[in-house]
Amino acid sequence: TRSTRPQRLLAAVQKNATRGDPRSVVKAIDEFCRYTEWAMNVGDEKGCILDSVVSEVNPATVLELGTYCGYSTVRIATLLPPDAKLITLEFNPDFAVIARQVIAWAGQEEKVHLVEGSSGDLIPKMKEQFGVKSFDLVFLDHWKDRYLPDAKLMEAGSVLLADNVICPGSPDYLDYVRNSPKYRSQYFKSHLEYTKVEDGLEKSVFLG
Ligand SMILES: Oc1cc(-c2ccc(F)cc2)cc2cccnc12
Ligand SMILES: [Mg+2]
Repeated sequence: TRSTRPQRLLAAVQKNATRGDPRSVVKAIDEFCRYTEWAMNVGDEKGCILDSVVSEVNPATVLELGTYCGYSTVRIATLLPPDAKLITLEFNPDFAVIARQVIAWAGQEEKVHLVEGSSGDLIPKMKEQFGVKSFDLVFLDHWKDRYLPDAKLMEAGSVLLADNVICPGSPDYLDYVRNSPKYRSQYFKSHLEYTKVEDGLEKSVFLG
């Protein structure tokens, strides 16, 4: 039977990237998605904005909502010091299977803990299960109707960085973080991965 898009993306990584070299994994995925088959990774343009926010926050603990094939997981993990922790949640088991192999190919397994399940169920359990009361940085890149309810579950001191606030869009989330006194919000205008369509990242600092 026909392979899936994540399986074809993994094959491109294993063919074109050097095992243990995360930058070559990122490059292989970007080239595959730009020239062969589009996929919903944050991509190279928004990825550079993600890199700059990660470097600025310099987080000891990161939560990523929505792993997909592990592209942004690898980008973030590469920027973290050895003792930092990145927990990434993925609802779709077929995506998780691929992401684990992409993360392993990039040699980032030590810093990454991929947990399968829904963010709505797992976030409340974060405290007891991972002993993490709050995260220094949260990257929201999962289903857009989960952004607002999940942000409300995490109002305990994080920097939130949300992908796709324009396309596909998360209007209720944007309205909330831009108008709530609890956040200082900033929009980084960019484009939908591998396209000329407008999209952007919204960075929202929780003010406590
Ligand atoms: O970066 C993303 C992009 C899209 C997307 C899909 C089809 C389109 F025509 C446009 C955008 C969906 C996502 C779903 C979850 C996390 N990220 C996404
Ligand atoms: Mg996205």
